[in-house]
Amino acid sequence: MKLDVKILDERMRDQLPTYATTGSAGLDLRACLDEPHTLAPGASLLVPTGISIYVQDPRYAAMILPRSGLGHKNGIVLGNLVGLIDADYQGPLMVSVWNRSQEAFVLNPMERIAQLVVVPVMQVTFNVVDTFTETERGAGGFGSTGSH
Ligand SMILES: O=c1ccn([C@H]2C[C@H](O)[C@@H](COP(=O)(O)OP(=O)(O)OP(=O)(O)O)O2)c(=O)[nH]1
Ligand SMILES: [Mg+2]
Repeated sequence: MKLDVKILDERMRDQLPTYATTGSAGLDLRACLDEPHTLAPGASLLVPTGISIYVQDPRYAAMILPRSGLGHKNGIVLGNLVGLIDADYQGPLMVSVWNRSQEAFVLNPMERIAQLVVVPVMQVTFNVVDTFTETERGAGGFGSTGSH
């Protein structure tokens, strides 16, 4: 599927996000910073990715997810945990970078900081009912099936 993209930072023109391997689900997003930024423990920063995307079709959305290496090894995740990009959003694509670790982290310009995944979405309307058709689970949740 072709996704409309606008280049907001010229450095992105020759390095648009790509799938690292044929089976990759995510497109790595870069930190379009002008200089290195030190993120103190617990601090977060809204980082521009240098592009905007327009998904357009409401049957899809894009999600911004952490990169597992940065998240696990360095505690660099997202301030909003997951970023959801609406199909009708046309503004700059931003990443809330959160240092959840206890050490400072230096974010370098053009470093790959998160990943974008395009996903199918189903928009629903509500059908108001008094009872649901019975299921085996019913209202059980939050560990109701045990842990073994
Ligand atoms: O990590 C993110 C999350 C969101 N957005 C943009 C795209 C998204 O479509 C828009 C709104 O996001 P969301 O609906 O999650 O935020 P909100 O706080 O509900 O804002 P709004 O009232 O504008 O919907 O912000 C980003 O650029 N990066
Ligand atoms: Mg919203």
